[in-house]
Amino acid sequence: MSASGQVLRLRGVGARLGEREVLRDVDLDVPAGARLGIVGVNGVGKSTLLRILAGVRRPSTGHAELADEAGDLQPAVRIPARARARLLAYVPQEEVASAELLVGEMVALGRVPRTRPWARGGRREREIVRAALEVVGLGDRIDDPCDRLSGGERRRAVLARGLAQESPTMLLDEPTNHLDVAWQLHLLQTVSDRATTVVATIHDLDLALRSFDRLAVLGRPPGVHPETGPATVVAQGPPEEVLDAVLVEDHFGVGSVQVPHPHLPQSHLLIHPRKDTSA
Ligand SMILES: Nc1ncnc2c1ncn2[C@@H]1O[C@H](COP(=O)(O)OP(=O)(O)OP(=O)(O)O)[C@@H](O)[C@H]1O
Repeated sequence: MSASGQVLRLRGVGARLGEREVLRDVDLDVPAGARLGIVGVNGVGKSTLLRILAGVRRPSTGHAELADEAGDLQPAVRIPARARARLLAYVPQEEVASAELLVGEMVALGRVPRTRPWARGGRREREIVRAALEVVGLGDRIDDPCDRLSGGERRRAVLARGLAQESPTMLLDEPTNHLDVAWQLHLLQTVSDRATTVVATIHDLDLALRSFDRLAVLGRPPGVHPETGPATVVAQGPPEEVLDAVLVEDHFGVGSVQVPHPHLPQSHLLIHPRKDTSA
């Protein structure tokens, strides 16, 4: 953690992919201990933003900083990959399961930043891998080939690799994809319990409302092309304030209403088609 309490900081970040300007002028602060959800429509640039935060993509403009082991904010790409992986675990969206790897071997890759080559394969390392797999309900699949897992099981195994990394910050790209409802809740809770700081992209706005203490909405501001223009953070703050009906309609194209849960101290977001105002 830095002296300022920030673990990640973006200032004026832009991203270009090929000919396309995907992000422009993104400012984002992630304080230690935050649970930050990033929401936005398909193709708006959420994965690109997460890669920049993780230091695996260099921004085209601006600065992306990560607090190093001494707590000083540094350009994320300048921190060596192994040191960066001890600071944060990045769990990407989709991964092709390798037929060559066993599930336990794939999860053990999460241990590389923390172990010397001669320590790998040791009993303690195998216990850490097995424990991570047990947390995601796959303890008995440790010796199965990766390509024998279903989509949801593969998602859970990749999350287990992130957990096995034991990094204080976790960056997760759509962690709930392919998961049934019980696993969605269980895994978001598990990650929240184990990592000090969490940043995750998520499509389900209702789940986002309930699962994070802060949300950032990536959207296209007025004045840029509404489908292909560069996106920026158009709102950030407490989920119930951020996901107001006007913002949801403007940036997601649907109507919505927040309603209190009848038995729990939380709100839900009900989504409906937006009213046709053309008549
Ligand atoms: N190599 C590339 N060249 C040009 N455009 C690209 C390239 N890679 C991705 N894009 C485009 O960049 C935009 C942002 O992609 P990104 O994956 O960050 O969006 P996303 O918000 O995570 O999308 P989704 O919700 O669908 O996962 C998309 O419109 C995508 O088509």
